[in-house]
Amino acid sequence: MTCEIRIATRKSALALWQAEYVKARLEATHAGLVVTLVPMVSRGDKLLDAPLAKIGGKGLFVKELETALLENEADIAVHSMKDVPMEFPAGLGLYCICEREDPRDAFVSNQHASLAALPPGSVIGTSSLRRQAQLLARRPDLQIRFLRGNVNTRLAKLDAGEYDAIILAAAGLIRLGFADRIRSSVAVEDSLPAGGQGAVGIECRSADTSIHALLAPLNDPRTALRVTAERALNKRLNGGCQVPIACYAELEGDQLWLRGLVGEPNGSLLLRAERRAPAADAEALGILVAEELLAKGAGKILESVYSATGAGE
Ligand SMILES: NCc1[nH]cc(CCC(=O)O)c1CC(=O)O
Repeated sequence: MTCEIRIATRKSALALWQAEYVKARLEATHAGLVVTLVPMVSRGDKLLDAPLAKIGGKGLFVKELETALLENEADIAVHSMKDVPMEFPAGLGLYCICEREDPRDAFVSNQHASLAALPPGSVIGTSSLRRQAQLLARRPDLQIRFLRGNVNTRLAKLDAGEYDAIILAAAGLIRLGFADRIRSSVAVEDSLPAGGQGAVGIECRSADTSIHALLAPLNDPRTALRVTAERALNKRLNGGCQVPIACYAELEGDQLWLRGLVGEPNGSLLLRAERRAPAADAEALGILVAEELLAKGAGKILESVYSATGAGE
């Protein structure tokens, strides 16, 4: 019987919150289980000011944690699902997806109440091409300015007056106790979220069946179905969080409703597709919606983005 679980985690406030959350849930669920945190610095964290694509692209934050799992320095890694690459190294896999927090993007500003209330020419902070494309499609007058760093850093940059407003995932703000900084939640119709946004997932060694059993009670099957459809779409489009791809699945009874979007980063074109299917067909649904986007010309947009230097959420 496994009586200790070591969690590999980044040291950012959000990563630590997520690791502590999983630790607390595991210890509350399994009497006698001891869960410890193994904090580590990822290359992405060391190079927070450089554009992500220049320092190794997607998965940068995840790789160090995976190495710790493969070298048996830790047993599980807790991830924000929107940052998790579509493929796992041999011997590792995703064994649990926890209940989703608010999946929406949040509008944060010290002067303005909402996107609609922003004066023409306002400066918005985001480094996500997904957010940028959707913002500029609605408000071509806005100026988008590069903004990276962890949640606390981004809020500090806003407060220093570098931006009129910034867009962040609501989930990160809520988890870190900054819900009161959200001036308005952006409807998914106005900013379709990134695949997996707001969901926390747990990766571990595929052979560790006793750990899989301990994680099972933390899995939220409804969130897992939604995120499975979203990830299948991203995978078919070869997407990560550095590309202007959005997707969002909702459950309507036992039906999944998946909406997908690929946009020109300058907002001049947003391609959309959506479809419903039985929840059991989550993966096939993601592929279908992705292929509809490709049929509408998404490939051309994505190719030109991949060949340029990247940004990231
Ligand atoms: N890429 C950074 C990242 N990864 C997960 C979150 C927020 C929480 C979540 O989506 O689970 C954020 C910050 C943001 O986009 O504002």
